[in-house]
Amino acid sequence: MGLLIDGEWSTQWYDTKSNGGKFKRSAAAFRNWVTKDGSAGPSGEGGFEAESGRYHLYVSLACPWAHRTLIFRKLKDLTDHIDVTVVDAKMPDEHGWTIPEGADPVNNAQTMWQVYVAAKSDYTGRVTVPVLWDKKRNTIVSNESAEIIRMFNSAFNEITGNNDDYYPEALHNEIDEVNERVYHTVNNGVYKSGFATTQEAYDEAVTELFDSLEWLEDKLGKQKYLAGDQITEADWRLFTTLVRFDPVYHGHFKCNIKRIADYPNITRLVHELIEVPEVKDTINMDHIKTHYYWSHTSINPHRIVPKGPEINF
Ligand SMILES: N[C@@H](CCC(=O)N[C@@H](CS)C(=O)NCC(=O)O)C(=O)O
Repeated sequence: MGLLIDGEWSTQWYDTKSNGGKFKRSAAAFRNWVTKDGSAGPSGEGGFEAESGRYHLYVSLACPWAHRTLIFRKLKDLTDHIDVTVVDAKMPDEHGWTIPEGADPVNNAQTMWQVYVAAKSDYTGRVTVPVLWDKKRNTIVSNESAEIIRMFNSAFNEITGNNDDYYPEALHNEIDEVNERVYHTVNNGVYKSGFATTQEAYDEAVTELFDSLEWLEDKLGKQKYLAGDQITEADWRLFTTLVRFDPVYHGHFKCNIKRIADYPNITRLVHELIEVPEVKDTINMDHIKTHYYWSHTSINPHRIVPKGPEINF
């Protein structure tokens, strides 16, 4: 684990000491938006117009945040318009996310930190995936998955002819409300549990996480999807955490009060979403298990990747 300081890679673990043992996720640094006509989005600057072939996505198949963007790329028929670089499953402390030989035709980078430095030579901060890169302006548009999926949801509609809407106006309130709780206590909740370095911080995170899973189980007993009777962004944002839960978070991050398999309604949702065309192809269990168990040596010092559990997606 490490980060960039003034454009130089520095190996260090998350600082939880100054925080009572709690893991605190830092905010993403690049917050521009691709829009239909290049006008500025809700944050950042304008000048990023939707165009076929102009943007490039860097992802890890292990990462739940990057996984969202890969799903939206498929759902919204963007595969012919936005190409992808997939980083190695293993993320060594010495240089963080690693790019396999020949996998980056855009920046020809060997590590993700080189991509960040190519965008901003004195960048200070974490080097995370996903990253949406603009080949025209040679910079990072965004490294915030929640915003990248919103861009994919609508900015390229005229290019693809795909008008499916996973953030429909009429459901904004429901979606925002679910996202807010799911983000803090589930998507990020598993990390807060796993990276906690005091008993209290872990207890608090894991309790909140399972309270939210009970809440979701109850909700999904009354309605088909998280915002009602249609699949929305809220379902996809939860989904990428759910598919990693039993194989990784349950053991590696000590989120083990129950398994997802013990919640029938949540399990029903996972199975339904997996059957959406092309979604199954975005799940790579080998990358998922190898990444977490191998890369987090402060949690799993011998880097042993467990064989199980058997999962029948
Ligand atoms: N806010 C970001 C978070 C992305 C993120 O934290 N990605 C993880 C991988 S799952 C990462 O790259 N971590 C490396 C690090 O923190 O150094 C988003 O949702 O896009």
